[in-house]
Amino acid sequence: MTNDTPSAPQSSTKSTGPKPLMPVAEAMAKLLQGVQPQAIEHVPLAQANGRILAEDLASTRTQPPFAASAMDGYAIRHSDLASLPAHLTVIGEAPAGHGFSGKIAEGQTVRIFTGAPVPAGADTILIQEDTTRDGDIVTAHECPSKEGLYIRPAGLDFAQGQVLITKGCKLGYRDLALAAAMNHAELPVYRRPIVAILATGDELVRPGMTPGPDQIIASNHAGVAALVEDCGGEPLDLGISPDDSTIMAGHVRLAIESKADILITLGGASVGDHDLVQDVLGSEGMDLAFWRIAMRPGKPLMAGHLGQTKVLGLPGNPVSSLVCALLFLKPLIRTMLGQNSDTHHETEAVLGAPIGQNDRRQDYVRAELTEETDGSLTVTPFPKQDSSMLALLAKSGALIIRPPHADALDAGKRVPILRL
Ligand SMILES: Nc1nc2c(c(=O)[nH]1)N[C@H]1C(S)=C(S)[C@@H](COP(=O)(O)OP(=O)(O)OC[C@H]3O[C@@H](n4cnc5c(N)ncnc54)[C@H](O)[C@@H]3O)O[C@H]1N2
Ligand code: MOO
Repeated sequence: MTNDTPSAPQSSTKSTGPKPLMPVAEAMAKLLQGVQPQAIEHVPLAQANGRILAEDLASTRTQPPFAASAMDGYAIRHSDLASLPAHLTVIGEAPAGHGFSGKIAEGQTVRIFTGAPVPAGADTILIQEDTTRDGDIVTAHECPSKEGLYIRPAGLDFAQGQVLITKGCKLGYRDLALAAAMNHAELPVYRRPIVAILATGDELVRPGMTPGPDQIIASNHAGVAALVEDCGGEPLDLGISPDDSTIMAGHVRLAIESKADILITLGGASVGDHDLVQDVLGSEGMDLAFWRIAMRPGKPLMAGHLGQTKVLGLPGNPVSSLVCALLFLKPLIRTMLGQNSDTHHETEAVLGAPIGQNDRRQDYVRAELTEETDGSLTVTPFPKQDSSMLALLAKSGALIIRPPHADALDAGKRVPILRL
């Protein structure tokens, strides 16, 4: 199980006694207090995919701007086809991009193609499959089922001035096509928060390297950076600092010089003699907002700010790092991007196995999630929960939220979950 023994013997000078841990909701409120949306920048459509729209987007034009043919065929007067076969005289042609300037009179037609403006006098499109042609005479063998068939009226899709994409939308391929159709070449988006990520620990080497006998691969960075990107932030890799205050301080200064909006530290957040992060940040001038919260995994989570840069100290244990990033970093980035900080992933499921009584820390229990054919959800906690077990997190479908001091529950009871 993850560690919750604040009374364990310590050689550190940090105060680690059994003082109350901050509730999760309070820590979240402190973290988001006073956070303002980022400045707005205008980017070309080609760079707007995945960005967050910063202003409502109204159309600069009506689409289609004119009544247009939806088919290749002939622009006709429906009443001319009252008896079949009907013979009409072709008086001109209207390809897309080149309207016919004249007017169709009784017994006349214009050869027309998909997307072309419907000529004056015509009220219906006769598809070419229902015709035969001989010189300037076209013979209609079928009559369109109703007047107006295959004509797209002006404004069928949208009208000038209509707001079609709203502020806060994460722009995807459909939005970008629509924005282009509205004739916006550039879009106002929130500047992406730069999120500097600094791993700490003598034991860490980068993925792909050969670790020494007492070393492991640094994994947290890859996961946190991906989450940052998913949320619309821009990860900045500050590498790995050894457990050395001077070197670590250098990395922290780099984050500030890089104008990072957020500095994420990984590890070194707890109470051990080599957990230097808080001391280093303190000597660099950080104002601490909170440290140690009533949460498992993630007890040593720390937050503060260094000038304009928000600091979030994630615990080193890989599952703790990622769960804290999901629960705290994601809402922080969303708030900076003018979005609702509530990520709306919380729902309910039926327990597939009993679950024990909880202690004082709000627990996020890794669990298997199955969806029944009727859409109901069953969630089964994995029997072993350790904050080092990344493989378990990767195969978890949900985290069961166990509030502090929650009673033991039998299988079949409903519990709140976060879908992953
Ligand atoms: N006496 C106490 N010991 C601990 C407590 C406590 O309250 N009293 N809290 C425990 C809890 S809970 C957690 S969580 C960990 C977190 O400690 P740190 O944030 O200081 O993390 P480290 O000690 O640096 O590392 C913990 C663990 O994670 C590995 N690690 C670190 N960084 C990475 C990374 N980037 N990628 C992969 N793995 C990483 C590191 O090697 C350690 O194995 O503290 C408990 N201790
Ligand atoms: O339990 Mo720690 O809180 O292992 O993350």
